[in-house]
Formats: sequence, structure tokens, C-alpha cells
Amino acid sequence: MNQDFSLEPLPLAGAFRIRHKVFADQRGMFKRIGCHQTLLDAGVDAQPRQVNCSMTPVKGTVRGMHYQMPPAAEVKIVNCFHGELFDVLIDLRPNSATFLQWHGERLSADSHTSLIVPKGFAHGFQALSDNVLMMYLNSTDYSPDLEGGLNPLDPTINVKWPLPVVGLSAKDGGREFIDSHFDGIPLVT
Ligand SMILES: Cc1cn([C@H]2C[C@H](O)[C@@H](COP(=O)(O)OP(=O)(O)O[C@H]3O[C@H](C)C(=O)[C@H](O)[C@H]3O)O2)c(=O)[nH]c1=O
Repeated sequence: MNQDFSLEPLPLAGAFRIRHKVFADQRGMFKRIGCHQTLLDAGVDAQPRQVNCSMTPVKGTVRGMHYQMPPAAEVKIVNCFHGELFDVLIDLRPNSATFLQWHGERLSADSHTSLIVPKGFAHGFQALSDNVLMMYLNSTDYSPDLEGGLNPLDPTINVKWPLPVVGLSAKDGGREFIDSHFDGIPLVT
């Protein structure tokens, strides 16, 4: 078991929390952000094709809930490097026992935890402080033509955001709520 970069399963199968061991000394701290072999050993096939970051200056802002359709469905590994956020993943795998269920947890610069969001999930977060810096690794290239999303306020999903939601983009806030015909993200191997 790699103690420098260890994975803990989340309640939604295939999703994990990563715990990063912190090496602190008088100069500050060091920690490993990625470890391909540890991911492979846990069955997570995710080599970063693209690395993104976002800065969200206003507390309460929500970005999400985003996903890409096959063949651009992606694994995301999300890190918070400044401030604190509430990170949310929604299971959109049609045959999953937890279809349309969500999991959320706090990430911060000091939690030294990050999350693995598998293919077939929507992802988003709420800034719980000002100036939240999010960095994430994507396993596929950005494919806007294959991008999908859910409205963060969708009552069917009913995410319990810790703060009143502010600052939605037109794209995110304009998403129609899903109905009984919504069939998630078809996963092709
Ligand atoms: C993701 C992405 C976006 N863009 C462009 C598209 C827009 O003009 C602009 C902002 O994109 P977006 O509104 O999707 O950014 P966020 O709302 O922060 O969404 C991101 O953060 C949430 C939490 C996610 O999980 C998504 O993966 C990611 O899209 O950057 C690119 O040019 N390349 C990219 O890879």
C-alpha cells in the first residue's frame, strides 16, 4: 500500500478519495499529487491528457455539473490548492445501483485530500471560501461538442449545497431539469 498517495473508496462505486502524505520541514511541505501505478493498482485507468485549473473568487459560487459523453467520457482527479470547496459527483451510469445519487465532500488546501471522479459521473463544486483554486487532471481531451451537464439546482438530484448558490454561469443555470426520460451517460468500453 502506497502511504504517500493512498486511495479510499467512496460510497459511489469507482470513485475514490486520495489521501496525500505531507512531508513537512522547516522549508514548508511536499506531497505527491499523482501516482499512476497506485491508480492502476486500484483499477483507475487515468493518465492525464489535460491539466486544468480554475480560480473562483466569490464564496458560494457553483461551477458544474459537467461531464463529457463517450468517446470523450473522462476520469477527473480534482485538487484544491487554495481556499475550501464542496466537491460533488453525481452517478450518471444508467445501470448503476446508485444512478442519480450524489456524493459531496469538502476539499481544501489543508485537507491534503483529492477526489477521483470516474467516467459516467457529472462533477461540480461550490466555493466555501473566497479565492478557491481548483486544479484537475482530465483523462481525455476537452471535447465541447460532447459536453453535457445538469443544473446544479436540479430537484431530482437534490444536492445539499452548504451555502446559498450564487454566480452560476448562463450555461450551468440554463440547463433544463432532468425528467424520467433522462438516461444518463451511456458507457462504452
Ligand atoms: C473545461 C474547459 C473549458 N474551456 C473553456 C470553455 C469556456 O469558454 C471556459 C470555461 O469553461 P467552463 O465554464 O466549462 O469552466 P467551469 O465551469 O470551471 O467547468 C470546469 O469545472 C467544472 C467543475 C468541471 O468539472 C468541468 O470539467 C470544467 O468544465 O473555458 C476550455 O477551453 N478547455 C477546457 O478544457
